[in-house]
Order: sequence, then structure tokens, then C-alpha cells
Amino acid sequence: MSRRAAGLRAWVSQRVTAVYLAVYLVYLGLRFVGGGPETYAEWKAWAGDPAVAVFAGLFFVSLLLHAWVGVRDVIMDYVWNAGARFAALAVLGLVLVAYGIWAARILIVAGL
Ligand code: HEM
Repeated sequence: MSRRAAGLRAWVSQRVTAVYLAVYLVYLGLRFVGGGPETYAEWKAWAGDPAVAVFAGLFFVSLLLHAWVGVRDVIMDYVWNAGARFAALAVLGLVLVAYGIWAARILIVAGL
């Protein structure tokens, strides 16, 4: 893939994920306005609903992809030393993967 196509793909994925993040946050706001689930059992029932889990899962995937593309671009623009750049990208990748595992665990446990 050319550098131009890669840049365009990053730009598009940054904006597509941003739109999903914003739409999902509006949904969450509307869902909880006037009172959401209160007890643990109510939360678990809500989060364990397959539709909620799928859209929440998509939210976390979008958030992690959005953060990866955005912060990676910032690192590539500002960290010019090859070793420091590699280290920064590795830390970013590991942190995001860790968050992804944590989010997946929450969604899986809620569905059990
Ligand atoms: C629900 C949460 C979020 C929403 C709704 C959101 C929304 C957006 C939007 C609309 C843009 C595009 C701005 C533009 O067109 O110039 C953007 C860019 C960006 N976002 Fe997010 N974002 C969210 C979370 C995050 C997180 C968690 C990170 C990183 C940890 C992040 C990092 C960035 C970066 C680095 C850019 C690029 C800025 C630039 O190119 O100037 N965002 N975000």
C-alpha cells in the first residue's frame, strides 16, 4: 500500500470510529437519563443482554482503534529518534491491548 493510501486509511478510520464513539455516548446518555440500572443484578442483566454487549464491544474496539491511530500519528510526527519511537509505539500498543483484554473480560463476565 502506498504511503498516501495508508495515510488516507488512517484518516478515514479515525473519523469513522469517532462517529461511532459519539453516537454510542449519546445513546448511553439517553439510556441513563432519568435513572439507569441501580442494583448489581440490574446492571448485570443490562450488560448481559447480547445486543448491549455487541454494541458495547464495538464501542471498545472503536475506542482502542481510534486511540491507536490517533496517538500513533502523534508519536510518528513528534518522536523522531527511531529507538524512542519504537519504545513509545510498543508501550502504546501494550497499554491498548491490556485495556482491550480488560474490556472483553468485563463483557464476558457480564454475559455469564
Ligand atoms: C468517546 C471518546 C472519543 C470521541 C467521541 C473522540 C472524537 C474524536 C474526533 C471527532 C476527532 C477528529 C478531530 C478532527 O477531525 O480533527 C478525534 C481525533 C483524535 N482523537 Fe479522539 N475521540 C475520543 C476518544 C479518544 C481517545 C481515548 C484518544 C486517545 C487516547 C483519542 C485521541 C485522538 C487523537 C490523537 C486524534 C487526532 C487529533 C488530530 O489529528 O489533530 N480520542 N477524536
